[in-house]
Amino acid sequence: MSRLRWLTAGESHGPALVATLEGLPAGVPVTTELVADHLARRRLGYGRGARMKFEQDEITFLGGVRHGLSLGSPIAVMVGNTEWPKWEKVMSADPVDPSELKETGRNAPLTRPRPGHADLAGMQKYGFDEARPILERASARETAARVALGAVARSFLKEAAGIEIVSHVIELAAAKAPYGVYPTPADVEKLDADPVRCLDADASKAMVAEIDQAHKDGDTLGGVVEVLAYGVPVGLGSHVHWDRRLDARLAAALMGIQAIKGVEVGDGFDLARVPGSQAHDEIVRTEDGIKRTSGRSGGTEGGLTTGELLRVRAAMKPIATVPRALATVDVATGEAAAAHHQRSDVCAVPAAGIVAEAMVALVLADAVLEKFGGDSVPETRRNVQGYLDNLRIR
Ligand SMILES: Cc1cc2nc3c(=O)[nH]c(=O)nc-3n(C[C@H](O)[C@H](O)[C@H](O)COP(=O)(O)O)c2cc1C
Ligand SMILES: C=C(O[C@@H]1CC(C(=O)O)=C[C@@H](OP(=O)(O)O)[C@H]1O)C(=O)O
Repeated sequence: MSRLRWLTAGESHGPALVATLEGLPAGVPVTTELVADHLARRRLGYGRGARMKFEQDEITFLGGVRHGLSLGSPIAVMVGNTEWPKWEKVMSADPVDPSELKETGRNAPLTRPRPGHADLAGMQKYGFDEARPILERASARETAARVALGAVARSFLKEAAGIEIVSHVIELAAAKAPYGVYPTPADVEKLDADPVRCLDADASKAMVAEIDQAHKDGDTLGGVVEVLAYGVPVGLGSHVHWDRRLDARLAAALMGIQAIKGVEVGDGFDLARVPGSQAHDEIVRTEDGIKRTSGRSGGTEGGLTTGELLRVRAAMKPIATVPRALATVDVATGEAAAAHHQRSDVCAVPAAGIVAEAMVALVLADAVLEKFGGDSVPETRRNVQGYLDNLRIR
């Protein structure tokens, strides 16, 4: 069913992340600069840790792109890590002499697993005595690879179907943005310039204050991001089977982001709390054709897009590496201990929004290709246009 296939590989402190995207038509504008811009957006956000400042992403296309356009062949992109020389021995693929490892000062066994991270369950499942082999891949460093592919997917969406994706932070701990204010593509610059990617100035200040307080308290925070997709045509996904439903595909993609613990489509959980007369989007005829009077459904009904604004939300739990370290067990001694902590983000909700944009882009690109096909951008565009021009009911 999937027309687009994609995979990532690489560890947090490895030499690079790599990502491949297979099934993309030819003719999609793709440049190193485009990917670099989105990766830079992912590094932003008040509350991110020191690593975001000193580490750089180095982008190299290894295949699938020529002279700024996709070729239709698999795209392979590498996101190099400038910190690699410091980790060359600790993360070496080949065996390293134990004395050399000791000299690095970075290879002490991590035997005090952090509650909330993959450390303990991962060690138990994969048979490791310490957390390094688990946390290296569980780390959200991997999301850089997804954002790289998301940048390519959104370029395709814009060129082939005129779809544009925006995200913003709507809640951060107890601070909330006003309900029902939806940023448009014209607001992206302003959003990216805000420390927490929130459009409302008062809410943004309250969010920054929450992060300052958590930082002071040696604590960490989570929050909620909302992703909006403009220009999505009616009829992506389907009502006919659970795994064709677009809402289900979006939910799985968002839930697949590290630390995301809840997903809502449209007003989500709030819809369960009101009667039907206040939950649905009534259908009216306007000069521009059939429209909805509200957008509570988030632009999907019956697993299909309705042609209205697509709107999904993802709730991120607080960062697991809590500076005021949480209780754990030292698995080397069996004794009670404080969980390991060296450094961490206090809050990464703004960055999670950029990752959520990438995931939505990949799901939509797949759904567009599934519905409209095409081996080149002009062909997909023609198919989209032909379908829209020939809708029997509008
Ligand atoms: C952008 C981003 C940055 C993150 N930064 C950190 C971090 O600095 N420290 C940490 O412990 N967890 C961080 N996390 C969260 C962990 O990756 C996450 O807690 C871990 O994968 C376990 O979450 P899970 O139970 O959802 O898998 C971050 C997540 C994201 C999306
Ligand atoms: C490196 C990134 O995020 C990392 C995600 C992460 C985690 O546990 O998820 C932990 C931190 O890394 P470290 O433990 O090495 O300080 C973050 O910096 C990134 O987003 O590029």
